[in-house]
Order: sequence, then structure tokens, then C-alpha cells
Amino acid sequence: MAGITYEDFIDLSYDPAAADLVCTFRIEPAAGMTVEEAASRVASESSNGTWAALPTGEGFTDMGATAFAIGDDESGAADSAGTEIKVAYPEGLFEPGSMPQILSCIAGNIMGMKAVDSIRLADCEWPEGLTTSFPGPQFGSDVREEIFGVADRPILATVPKPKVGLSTETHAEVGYEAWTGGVDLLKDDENLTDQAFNPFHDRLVESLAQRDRAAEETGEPKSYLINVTAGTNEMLERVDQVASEGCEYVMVDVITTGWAAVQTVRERCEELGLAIHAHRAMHAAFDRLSHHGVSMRVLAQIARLVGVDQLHTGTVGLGKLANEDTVGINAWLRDDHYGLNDVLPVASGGLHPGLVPDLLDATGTNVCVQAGGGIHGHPHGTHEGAKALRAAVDAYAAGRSLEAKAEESPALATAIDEWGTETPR
Ligand SMILES: O=C(O)[C@H](O)COP(=O)(O)O
Ligand SMILES: [Mg+2]
Repeated sequence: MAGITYEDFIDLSYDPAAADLVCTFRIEPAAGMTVEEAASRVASESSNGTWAALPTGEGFTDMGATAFAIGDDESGAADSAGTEIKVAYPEGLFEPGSMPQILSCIAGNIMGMKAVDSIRLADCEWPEGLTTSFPGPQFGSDVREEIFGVADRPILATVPKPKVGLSTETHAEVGYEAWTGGVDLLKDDENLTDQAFNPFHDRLVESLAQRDRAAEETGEPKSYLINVTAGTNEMLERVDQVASEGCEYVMVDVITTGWAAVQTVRERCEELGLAIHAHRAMHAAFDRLSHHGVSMRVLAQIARLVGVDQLHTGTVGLGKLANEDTVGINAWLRDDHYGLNDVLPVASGGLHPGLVPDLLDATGTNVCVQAGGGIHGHPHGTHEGAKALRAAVDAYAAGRSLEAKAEESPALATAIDEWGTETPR
């Protein structure tokens, strides 16, 4: 039949236009399919084709994508299964500023399409038009200086543990102990939102009261990453409450809420001047299998476009969670992309003071370091745990070794006795 078949979606001589969105995938073709056929089906299904040949006719506008490179392995992920392909998407295929629409193309049906046994969206090259149709971060890493007046060290956060079950009063007291011990930010855990044992609004008010007390006593600015994650309308309500009670941040779990909701929250946060801390619970459902899904690198790109200010990007393999290329992802979050503000990377998940030198050697100091168990599990409690983490970070910023600092910081010495420099599981 005349018309469009999937074979029309590959052209190895195609030179992408500057306005094209170029996606790098790794694919494993289904049995009986060549990689060229599978690449064509990827380009077809993710743009304007389908399994059947289609007629062209009056009113038809070609929004077809083009698979234009096969097996180049430029991403350096050659150890992963499958073959690297590149697909170029025309600008007109996309609704500017709509992340859900873009993802329905480049990470939509193709993720479950039988023409491929597996498919991994590894990387995207975002063109200027699409990039600047998004707001990007409002503050990015400027939060360090703007909120905390800190330029020479990472900012520090802590999540009270146990992660759920503490009463509002105890949660806020744990915050006070941590803030006065030297951390900058109290952070809610991902599964603490608005439960009966610790209701959202009570927690907001009581924690900020303790925040103010700690700021007064230490003479340092302090803030709170309160978890507003919920349905979108409820999130907006919570964002408004956070602003009216005088906090600087909200925390949103960006994968579980979805990017459309994050886009809506980002708009409200701009009106209210609030920064967004992005937690990434459930990201590993997309990115943990190196041969399938959507890479953390792409999730981080999306987070920057839609405009979060801080994003968890892993611990360079030092903590309790599996990590994909933290250093490369952080570099992408900092590089210039058509004038978007950067994003402050957050290292979190199984960190403790003994890991600080290796962590900061890899990430640099323009980051946020979060430790939950690595503070509250300190043998002498939260306050000493916070002092130990702050001592480790201050030592690093001053070019001093942990061992030398431990001689003058009993809290740090105890932490090192307890956990050494080992990576937990
Ligand atoms: O939400 C987080 O970042 C985690 O709760 C980290 O907790 P941990 O420092 O105890 O691993
Ligand atoms: Mg957590």
C-alpha cells in the first residue's frame, strides 16, 4: 500500500535541525527484527506512525521523527544491553511548556512496544525553543547564598528518623536539636505528609517556631523542607500555608505527584517566592534497570526544565541507595542550557560524617548534603550527630582532614568510631 510505513522513519544520512529534540535510546530489538527495523518503529510510534501503513492526504502535516544514528555508542554506556540509537523529533510535534505531552511522545507507548524487548531513554538534547518554553528553577543553587548566606560549604539537611510516627511536638524538637547542632534544613521524609499522628499544618507551625528559636540562638539562618506532596489542589493549599507561615521552601515528591502537578506548583511558588526541594521517591522504577526505562539523567533534565531548585541526584555510590552517574547528572544540572538557572544537587541516602570527604571530592561543595540515620543514629543523639556532620563539612571546606578535626570535635570522633568511613547498605 502506498503511504507511510514505519520504514519511512529512518534516514541514516539525516542531519538533525537545530530545533529538533534529539533523544538517545538503547534498544534490544524483538526476535526476528533488525535493529534498523526496531529503530524505525521507535521513531514511528513515538511521533506520528503506528504498526500499519497509513495513507497521506489533504491536511496531513508531517510530524514524523527520524532515527538517524545506530550503534554509535557515544553515551559511553556500551556496557549496557542493547544498541544505542538516536532519534530526532521535529519541534512542531510538541506542545511548548507541556512536559506530560512531551513525555507521551518520547517515553510513551514505545516503553511497552513489542518491537523492542527493552528500551532505555538514556539522554536528551533539548533545543532552545523547547527549553525556553519552560521556566527552569526560580533560584537554583543561589539558595545557598540567598537563604543561608553560605558560599564556602555545602548546606546541610536532616530527616528525623523514624521517618513516620513521631508526634508533631517531638518532630519539631528533633528539628531544634538538629538545627542548633549545625544543620541548615530540617527535611520531612517522603512518606510524611498529613497523617493523624503529625498533621501538616500543626507540623508547619510548630517546626517553624522551633526554627525561629534555633536561628535566634545560633545566629544562623535556618529553614524547613516541609513535604506538601498530595493531589494538586491540596498541594496548592499547602504551598499557600507554607508561604503565609513564613517558610522559604516546599518539598515535593516529583515522580509520585507527576510533572504536571510540579509545573502547577512551580507557578504558585513563583508568585509566593518559595523554593522547591524535589525528592524523587519511585525514580528507581524508571531508572534502576540500565537497559530499560528512563534514565535518572533524563528525569533530572525534566526536573530542571519544569523548575525545581534542589534535586536528589544520589551519593556517587557511597550511600545506601543504588546510584546512576551522580557526577554526570550534577554536571548537566549546572551546565548552561539556554540561560536556565541551575539546580542544587542533593546528596542523600545512607550518608554519615565519615563519607563526607569522598562525597565532596566527587560532587564539589555546591551541593546540599542530607543525613537522616547518619545524624539521629549518632550514639549521643541528634544534637551531637548534627554537630558531627557540620564538623565534617566545615573541615572539608577548610581543607582539613576528618582525623584532625575529630581531635577537636568529640561529636565527630564518636561518629567516626561508630561508622568509620564505611558505606552502609
Ligand atoms: O529522604 C531521604 O533523603 C532519606 O530519608 C535519607 O535517609 P538516610 O539519611 O537515613 O538514609
Ligand atoms: Mg527518605
